[in-house]
Parts: sequence; structure tokens; C-alpha cells
Amino acid sequence: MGQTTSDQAPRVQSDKPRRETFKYIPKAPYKIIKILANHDLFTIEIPDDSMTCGWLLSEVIRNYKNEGVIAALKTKESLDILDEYLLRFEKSLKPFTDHEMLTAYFSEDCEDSGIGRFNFLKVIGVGKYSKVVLSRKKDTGILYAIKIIEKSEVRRNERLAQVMIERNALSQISHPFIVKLHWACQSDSQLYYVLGFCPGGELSFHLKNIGRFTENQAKFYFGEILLALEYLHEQNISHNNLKPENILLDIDGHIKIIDFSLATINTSDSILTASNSEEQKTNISFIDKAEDFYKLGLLLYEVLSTSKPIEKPEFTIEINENLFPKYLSKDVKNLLLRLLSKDSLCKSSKNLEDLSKRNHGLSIEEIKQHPWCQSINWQRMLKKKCTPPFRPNLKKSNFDPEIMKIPVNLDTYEGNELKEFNYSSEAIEVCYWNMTEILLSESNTNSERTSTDAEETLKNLLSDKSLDITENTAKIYDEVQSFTLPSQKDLADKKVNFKSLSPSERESKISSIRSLLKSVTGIQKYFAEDQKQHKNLDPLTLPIPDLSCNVGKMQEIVRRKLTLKNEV
Ligand SMILES: Nc1ncnc2c1ncn2[C@@H]1O[C@H](COP(=O)(O)OP(=O)(O)OP(=O)(O)O)[C@@H](O)[C@H]1O
Repeated sequence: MGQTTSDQAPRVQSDKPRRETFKYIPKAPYKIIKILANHDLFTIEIPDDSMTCGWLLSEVIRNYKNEGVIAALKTKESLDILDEYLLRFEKSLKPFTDHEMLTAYFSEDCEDSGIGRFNFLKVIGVGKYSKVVLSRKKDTGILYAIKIIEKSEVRRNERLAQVMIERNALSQISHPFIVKLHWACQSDSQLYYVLGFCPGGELSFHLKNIGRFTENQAKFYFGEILLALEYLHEQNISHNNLKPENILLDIDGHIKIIDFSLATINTSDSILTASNSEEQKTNISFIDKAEDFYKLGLLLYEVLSTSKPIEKPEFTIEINENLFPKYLSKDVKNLLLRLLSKDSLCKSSKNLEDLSKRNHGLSIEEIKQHPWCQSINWQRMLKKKCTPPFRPNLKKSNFDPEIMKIPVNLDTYEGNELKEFNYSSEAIEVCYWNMTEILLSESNTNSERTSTDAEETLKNLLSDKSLDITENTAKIYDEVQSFTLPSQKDLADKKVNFKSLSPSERESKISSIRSLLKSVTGIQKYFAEDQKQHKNLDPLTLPIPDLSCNVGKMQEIVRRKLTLKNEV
């Protein structure tokens, strides 16, 4: 059979108009994202929502032609949860708005093998003996939560053994529902545990926002915690401090158990020191595990009712169904009864004599098979395939804003680039006050100023190659932010005082501050003495294009505070 190939086919000229179907019509971008990379500002067109954070980063790297290695992207406002989101390459770009501006994070070389490998960003948690600080690893740009423990506090409170147990427990754990310890290191005065960052905040924070959880919501958290406990107990580790404050959420809403500061590890060695008896060895580990179940019961009660049973005296006497809220189902009441029963209390008292009083306690298997847990598919849950009741808000931080105001105590950090400059609070405070004075004197000369076009000023600022904007002062931002303005009267007095100074007195007052600010920010040409060359750069009206512009940051804060103050 003769085959007609396209070559052989007669070329017939058709009279019909040609169809346009093959014409390539470029699709309008679905949205664009602006990228500020060093002094370059460019846009990336996002064709649709299926594009991911990993794709965006690769596009940015492809488009950036200048010096430096881009390791990550971050939000302009350093919003912790979105910054973490941007590091998840598989995540969709959906949460970002059209024309959103992101900044590039450049990899920094670092020879230090200790804590100097990290830039500290802000305090996100405070414990009795420690602070937890959100930090970025200088070379990779990855975010971590670093728990900083003061050695002096450990010594004073004789907590060394406990601190070592926390470290040892964390270092042998690897489980999807338990925080990961990546590194542990120390300086002369502090211990550092570098932990995976959980941006979703504490379960207690969400509990406060929501009121109380429904049984289904509670069941999800209960199930994930139980799986983590099962794993811990298999490793002979008891957590001993389960409570909503120690359950964090990851970016998708799954749990991570933190805080092993009260944990116990039942190694045969430690048991041997306590006693050589095999029977007691079994009992002791049994008691610690029972303590976890009891605490799990308290946690379940708390999330379902929003009250802490521990604060109710009747709970420590004899537990019965009447103590539970009426709206709870029969099944959950039964489970609570079993977890919180007097038996459990006896077991958790750690008094060996009490053991004689106990009946048979619940095992993990029994809890898993309890009627209330019947709807849980444990295999799916372990693989994180069960949908969390809610996802943490990506548009605002899930950490307590009051805690985030706490300054990172930079004086005590060792081994990073802060050595050269004294970043003590007083130094920053001096900066702050004098910035205020400069702004006040500026505002006197022209009270009608309005904000200039942000884009335009940004371009001016970026095209000025003499400005050496350093990345290093998110910490200063935090420090400055934590100061409060004085009363209107004090401000007025300051203003009058400052105005009454002669130009040379003003100059001498400001000059030391100016050099301080220059060394803090790395910006060499900015203030009055430079204004002849930089007429466009008006400290009062300069918009804040990027948080890495440190003077801008300070101005913004001062201005925001002044506005607030004036509104009051
Ligand atoms: N990996 C993390 N990611 C995000 N936030 C964290 C992380 N670890 C701790 N935090 C925050 O820091 C707070 C305090 O941490 P943690 O509970 O470990 O300290 P603590 O045990 O209470 O302190 P201490 O041992 O000094 O008593 C937590 O409640 C939480 O808000």
C-alpha cells in the first residue's frame, strides 16, 4: 500500500484564511514578585500558582548576574513563618501577593565551627534558664531555633545533670513529631542547642486564640503526641513535661514536642546506680512512662475544656466523671478517667511504695485501641497524612509579640562578627535617642513633608554604590524596637534643648552618634555632613525600601513611634 508522507503530499494552496491556532500568544503573568538582591532590583513573572518556592529561588539565581551567592529568599519584613516557608522548596507561591517584594539572602563564608556560624535574628521563646532565638545559618540561609542556656544559671541551680540529659535525649531522637537537635555547641558562658525551627507557635497560643478544641481537633493532636510518646518510650526516654506550651506546630500544623529539660533516660547504667534489682529497674521506667500518660491526660483535658485540672484541688483527690464538662462524649470521658485515675497519680508520684496501690495501668496499645481513638488511622497519622485541624497563619508571626521584643543579648555572644563593635543596649539607646533628635530637628524645618515615592527612592538608594549596606543588624532593629518613647513633654523639652544649641554644639553632639551609626550600619555617607552631596536623601521622608537598610529601619521605628504617640 502506497504511503503518503508529508513530502509526497501535493501542496495545495488553500483559499481559506489560515487558522491562527498555532500562533503563540504569551500568557500574561499571573503575578509578579519583585526581588531585591544586593543593589539590584528585578522582577520575576509567575505564570501560575503551581510554581514553587524552589522554582522562584532558581529563577532569582538565574537572573542575578552580579557578585555573591544567593542562598535563600526572605520577606522584606523578616516575617518568621513566611521566611521559613520560602525555605521549603516544594511549597507553592500562592501565599505571596502580586508585586510582593522579597530580598535575597547572600551566603556568607564562615570559618567558625561554633555558634559563629549563625546570625541571631530575634527572641522567640523564654524559659526559666534559657532563651530561644531565631537564627539563620550564615552559609545556607536556613533558619534554626537556638536554645541558649546560661552556664552560670545552670551552675547556680545545680542543673548540670539535667542539661546533659536534655542534650543526650535530643541527640538520640529522630521522629517526625519531635523537634530535631541539629548541633550542640558552647562558649565560655553559654550552651547552645541548635534546633529545627517550628514556625507554627505553641499549641497553647492557638488554644488561647480558638477557645477550646473540638473532640476531633483534640484527637488529632492527642494521636500525634501519643505516637511520639510511643517512640520515646521505646528509646527508654520519658519526657515528663508534656503540656500545651511544649507542643509546637510546624508550618503545616503537625506537632513537634519540645523541651526535654525534665526528661529521664532509663539506661541500664543509671538504673544500676539506683539499684541492682531487675524488678526495680522495670518499675522505675514504668513509673516515668506512666507520668507521661498522666500528663497526656491533663493535656487532653486542658485542650477540651481550657482549664488546667492541676489547678483544681478536687483532681488530686478522687477523679470522677462529674468533674468533666457535660459536653464531652462518653468515650473521651472514659479515656480521661483512665489516664487521670488515682492509679496514674500513684504511678506518677514516683514513690515506689505507691506502686503497691496501683492496678493495671494503660499501655500505649490500650490507649491506641480505646474506642475514642478508633477513628484514627495510626499508620497514616505517622506518615503525616492526616490533615491537621488548622494551618498556622502565614501572614503573621505565631509567637508572642511581647517575647519578640526582648532584645537578644548580643554582648555575650562570641565568635561572630559582632566582636568589633559594642552592641550593648546603651550604645543602641544612644543611637536611638539621637536619631529621635535628628528627626525632630528635621521635622521643625518642614512639617509639611510627605512620603516620597518608595520605588524612586529605592532606586536612588540602590544606585548609590558608595552606600555599603550591611545585612547584620536585624538585631539592632529588635533592640531599637524594644525602647519606648518618653512622654510628649519630655520630647518637647528635648526638642527645645536641641534647638537651643548652637550649630557647632549640635554638630558636636551629633558627630559621635553619627560615627556610631556609621559603624553600626556600614552606611558611610548619610547625615548632615554628607547632605550637600546627598540632597535627595532626606532622613525624615526616606521610605524604607528594605530592612537591610539599617538607618531606614531605625527611622521607620522612630517615625512609627512618634506617630503612635501623637495619635494617643
Ligand atoms: N524549635 C523551636 N522552634 C520554635 N520555637 C521554639 C523552639 N523551641 C523552643 N521554642 C520556643 O521557646 C520557648 C521556650 O523553650 P523551651 O520550652 O525549650 O524552654 P524551657 O524548657 O521552658 O526553658 P528552661 O529549660 O530554661 O525552663 C518555647 O515555649 C517555644 O515557644
